[in-house]
Amino acid sequence: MRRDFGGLCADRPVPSVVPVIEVHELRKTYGRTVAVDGLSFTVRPGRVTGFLGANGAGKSTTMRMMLDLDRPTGGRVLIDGVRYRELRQPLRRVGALLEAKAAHGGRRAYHHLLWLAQTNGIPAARVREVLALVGLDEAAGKRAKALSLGMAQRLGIAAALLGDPPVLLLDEPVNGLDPEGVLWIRNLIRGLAAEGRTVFVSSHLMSEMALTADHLIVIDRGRLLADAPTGEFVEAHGSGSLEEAFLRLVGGVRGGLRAG
Ligand SMILES: Nc1ncnc2c1ncn2[C@@H]1O[C@H](COP(=O)(O)OP(=O)(O)OP(=O)(O)O)[C@@H](O)[C@H]1O
Repeated sequence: MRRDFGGLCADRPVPSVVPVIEVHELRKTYGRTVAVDGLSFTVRPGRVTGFLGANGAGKSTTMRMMLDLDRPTGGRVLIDGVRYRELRQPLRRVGALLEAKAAHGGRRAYHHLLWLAQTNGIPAARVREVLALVGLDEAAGKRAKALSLGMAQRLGIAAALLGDPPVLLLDEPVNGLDPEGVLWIRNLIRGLAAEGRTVFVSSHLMSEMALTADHLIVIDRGRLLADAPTGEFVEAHGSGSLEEAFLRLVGGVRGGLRAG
C-alpha cells in the first residue's frame, strides 16, 4: 500500500537495489575505548533496516559518523556516493533524529522548525505540514523545554521529515513514547519505507524491531555480528523471537571471546 506523508515530491522512483548508504571499515576510538571496530555494511532503499545492539554497542557513534558529527578514526560512510558534508541541501537528502532534546529549550516548537526550514531553503508552509504529520499542531506554540519527552521526540521526527528526505536515520525513535506513540512511529517508519525511502533505525528494543524492521544490522562492541533479513536472522539462531536470537548470538560471541 502506498501512503502519502505529505511530502514535497508527489512521485518517487521505484525502489532500487542500489545501496544508498555505504559504511566502509568504519572505526572510532575514544582514548582506549574502541566504540566502532571496522564496521562495514550497506543500507538499501524501500525497506526498514534495524540497527541493533546492546547499550554501548556503538550505534549512536556510528550514526553520528554517518552524519559527519563525529570524525572516524578510520574508514568512511558514503550517502549517495559522497560524504554527508558534501551533500548539497543535506536536509532534503537525509533526515535525522539523534537526540530528542536537540531543540533550544526557549524556542517554540513552530519556530524551531521554521528556523530549520528557512536556513535550508524549505518553504515555511512545510512547517505546518510536518507538525500535523507528527500530531503536534496543538503544541506548536509550546517552548521546547515545556515538551514531554514523547512530544520532544515527535518534534525531532518533524525536523527529520522537514525536507521530505528520501533517507532517514533515526536513533532510538521510540524512546519516551507511550504505547499509542510507539504504534504511531512504527506505522510511520513502515510507511516511509513503503514509499521507497531508505530508513535506518537504531534500537535496543528487540520486540519493537521485530515488528518494524525488514532487515537487521546487528553489532556488539563496535563489530558487525549479523547483516540479514529479520526472519532469516531469527530462524538462523533457532529462536522463537528476535530477542532470543539476539541474546543467543551476542552471548555466543562473548562466550567465544572469553574462551579464546
Ligand atoms: N564522546 C565519547 N567519549 C568517550 N567515549 C564515548 C563517547 N561516545 C561514546 N563513547 C563510548 O563508546 C561506546 C559506544 O557508545 P555508543 O553511545 O555509540 O553506544 P550505543 O550502542 O549507542 O549505546 P546506547 O544504546 O546506550 O545509546 C561506549 O563504550 C561509550 O561509552
